[in-house]
Amino acid sequence: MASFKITGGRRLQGELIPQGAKNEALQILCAVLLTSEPVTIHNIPNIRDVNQLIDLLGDLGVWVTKIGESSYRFQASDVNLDYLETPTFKRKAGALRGSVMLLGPMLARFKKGRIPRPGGDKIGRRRLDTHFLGFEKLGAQFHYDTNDGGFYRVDAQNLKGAYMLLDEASVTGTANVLMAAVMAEGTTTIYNAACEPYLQQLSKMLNAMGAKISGVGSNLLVIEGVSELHGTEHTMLPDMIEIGSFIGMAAMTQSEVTIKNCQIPQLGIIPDVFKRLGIQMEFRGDDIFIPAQDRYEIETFLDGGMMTVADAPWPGFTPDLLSIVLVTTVQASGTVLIHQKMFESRLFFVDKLIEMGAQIILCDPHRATVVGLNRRMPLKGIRMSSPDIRAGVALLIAALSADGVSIIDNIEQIDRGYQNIDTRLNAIGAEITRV
Ligand SMILES: CC(=O)N[C@H]1[C@@H](OP(=O)(O)OP(=O)(O)OC[C@H]2O[C@@H](n3ccc(=O)[nH]c3=O)[C@H](O)[C@@H]2O)O[C@H](CO)[C@@H](O)[C@@H]1O
Ligand SMILES: C=C(OP(=O)(O)O)C(=O)O
Repeated sequence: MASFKITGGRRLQGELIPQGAKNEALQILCAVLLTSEPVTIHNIPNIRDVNQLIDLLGDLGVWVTKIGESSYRFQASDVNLDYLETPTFKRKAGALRGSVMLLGPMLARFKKGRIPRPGGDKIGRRRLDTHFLGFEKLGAQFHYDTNDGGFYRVDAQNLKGAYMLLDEASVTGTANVLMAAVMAEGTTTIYNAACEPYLQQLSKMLNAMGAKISGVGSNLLVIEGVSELHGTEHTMLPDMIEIGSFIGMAAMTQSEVTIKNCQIPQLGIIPDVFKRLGIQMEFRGDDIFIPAQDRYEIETFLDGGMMTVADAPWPGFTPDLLSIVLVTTVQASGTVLIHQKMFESRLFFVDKLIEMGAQIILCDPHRATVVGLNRRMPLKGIRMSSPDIRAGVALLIAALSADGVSIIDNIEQIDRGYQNIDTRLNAIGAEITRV
């Protein structure tokens, strides 16, 4: 288990270039299985989850060629279906969440999909009903084997288009059902579809491969099935969660940071949420400039009521940034209620922030009230462990702002989604050592 040693209190200054989006990459990489032709993908982040998925594709028989710093060519012309039944597949696919999206493309192209219970953050119950109910609507048979920690099987000789109202707007569930539907016979309508930029990007890529998807960006997708898909070239968006993390980090550490090439129109409500915390930012072309700020004041609602930041499916505020918002408000002026509606175990990391000196009341597993310190005193460095990817970065932000030295253990959680975060932050003045 690796750790970060952080000497806090350093102000950062300089430019940060966001990596390609983790959650988009996981969808896009699975989609390469939908064609036997080459698919070239650019701006692939060099992070643990993505590298594990690329490794898995290679094991499945996909030709993987690295053609540039963050560009790869994939060709799924000789897929080895027997691999799906091996213990190695069960072990490797069970290590990350994104592997679940191999099911849809496998079902569409090879009539069968297999997956162990996927990994990913332990942030509460993470059910897969939406995925399998959707596959069943398309005519697939579903089987769940409870042995060996759980193994899911789906089979379908002939997928047929159908109307479906998803039981919830699941991000990976929508991607999975969409990829299964693109080559189904006839028309599929997916209502209550998730529509995060990840899905918009996936739909754009599938259409470039010859799929016929309309309604992209909305919660109603209509898919005319086609008989086959072709190769294409695709470039990943910058990671909006990393951009949000950098905004929070700049504010907490009183740093002047420019985040380059953010594709600002794709960030939805994210910049506004940080602005309502009192954080100044300037859009300079496609860059976001955050000036060094000693003080930032959380707004109240228009009627004077206390600010609440809550998550919601897109275009609402992404749950993946709530831990970052929470830590950012620790040194703000004012009070905020953080309401994590989607996951029930994502706020428990606040105990570490409280130990560092933050004023937080954990009201229940879903809600925490933060009373900002307004810089009356700095946080103090402690030893802590990273429970999940976003809490891990929230703790890193706290440690960077704190007095003294902090140790964060279990940083594999952070490496899952943030590319060389220590090196990139050290380049602009942080003091982080990997130990
Ligand atoms: C690899 C990947 O892409 N992971 C992301 C994906 O996970 P993932 O696709 O696994 O998450 P889902 O969208 O399925 O659901 C997330 C959670 O929210 C709940 N839920 C979902 C929709 C809804 O309308 N109401 C509701 O309560 C679900 O029950 C679940 O507990 O989306 C999550 C929600 O944005 C993000 O946190 C994850 O980073
Ligand atoms: C929860 C997340 O990831 P995963 O779904 O891969 O666990 C995340 O990216 O914040």
